[in-house]
Amino acid sequence: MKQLLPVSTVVAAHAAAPAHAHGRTSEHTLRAACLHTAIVAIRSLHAEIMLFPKPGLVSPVDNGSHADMDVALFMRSLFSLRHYFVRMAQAGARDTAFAQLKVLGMQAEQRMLVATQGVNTHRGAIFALGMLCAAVGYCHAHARPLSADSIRRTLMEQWGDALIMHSMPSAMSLPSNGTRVARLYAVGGAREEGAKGFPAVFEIGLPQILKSLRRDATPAMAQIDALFVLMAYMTDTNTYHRAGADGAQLVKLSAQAFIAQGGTAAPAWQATAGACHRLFVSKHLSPGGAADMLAASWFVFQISASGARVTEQD
Ligand SMILES: CC(C)(COP(=O)(O)OP(=O)(O)OC[C@H]1O[C@@H](n2cnc3c(N)ncnc32)[C@H](O[C@H]2O[C@H](COP(=O)(O)OP(=O)(O)OP(=O)(O)O)[C@@H](O)[C@H]2O)[C@@H]1O)[C@@H](O)C(=O)NCCC(=O)NCCS
Ligand SMILES: Nc1ncnc2[nH]cnc12
Repeated sequence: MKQLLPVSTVVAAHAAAPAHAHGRTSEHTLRAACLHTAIVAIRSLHAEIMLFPKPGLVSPVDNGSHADMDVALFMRSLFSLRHYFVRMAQAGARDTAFAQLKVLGMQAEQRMLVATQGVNTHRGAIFALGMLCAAVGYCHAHARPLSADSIRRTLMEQWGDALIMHSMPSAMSLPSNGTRVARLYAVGGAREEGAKGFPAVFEIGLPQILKSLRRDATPAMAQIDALFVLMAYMTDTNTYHRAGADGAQLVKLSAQAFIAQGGTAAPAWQATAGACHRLFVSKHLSPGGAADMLAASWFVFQISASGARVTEQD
């Protein structure tokens, strides 16, 4: 029989009988919570890809600045990741060391690359959402609150030191577009984001989602606002990789102008966002890192929202 349990019930159950000392029922409950966490991660990535207008990015309307990606490719990539996020939540619940989480992440990258025939659709998301799933899994197992603060604190307490080490790739690390532009332009990127506990998510994307929803924006409008604020204030190595420091600056200034006009609260916001999309496509610009951080922000919002529910197989 299927049962729907509010997350608060799951947490209360663990408070009464901690999962690390669990019997059969709490083991089932924890498994259901990890599955729920993974479903929210997949749904967040799905919501991001379906969103439009997103300047320079792939959406159901067009492929933005990408010749080698479309929505169908992102769907195949997403399908290849369905087990990964469950494994990361479960590994987090078991206090797994970063070295083992990294192995899971690298296996997921390989599966993604097989599914996309070598195109990098979700590399940033595998890292960021994977680590966040691990932190949420830990919170479930240890009856910690599922608030944004608690998720971030857990991430840093459990894996903060290792994430700092990971932000300093060794001579043995494979070169990447991100490390190349980080060196070339002396900027941070996905690795620095991780080392700092994803400030783009917790200090930029999530606060904007909450702010937009408070003024009665729809979920899609709140996500558009968050994407633009992320484009305006984070360092996205993909924009540097695509168009250098000038291109990255153009992304920031365009996004700041959209926000200054009121974001999606402005009557003509769709026309402004559409013009920004055409400009980015003409310059080959794609804020893919901001897109990943948007999905991660939406994930944290969904997990921390009080109405979240899990499905448990009785
Ligand atoms: C920590 C890693 C993510 C690796 O990071 P690194 O910077 O070394 O490597 P990249 O390969 O460049 O991947 C970074 C991805 O993260 C996204 N991103 C960029 N800036 C930020 C940021 N400030 N914060 C968070 N995330 C950010 C970005 O994702 C988007 O870019 C994708 C496309 O990029 P690219 O492949 O460069 O391709 P194109 O633009 O199409 O250009 P060409 O192909 O034509 O050249 C797009 O889809 C977005 O998703 C970057 O992808 C992590 O992977 C890692 O640790 N790697 C080492 C191995 C490992 O340990 N793995 C397991 C970790 S759990
Ligand atoms: N919608 C999108 N388009 C291009 N790159 C992305 N990376 C993550 N989401 C993306």
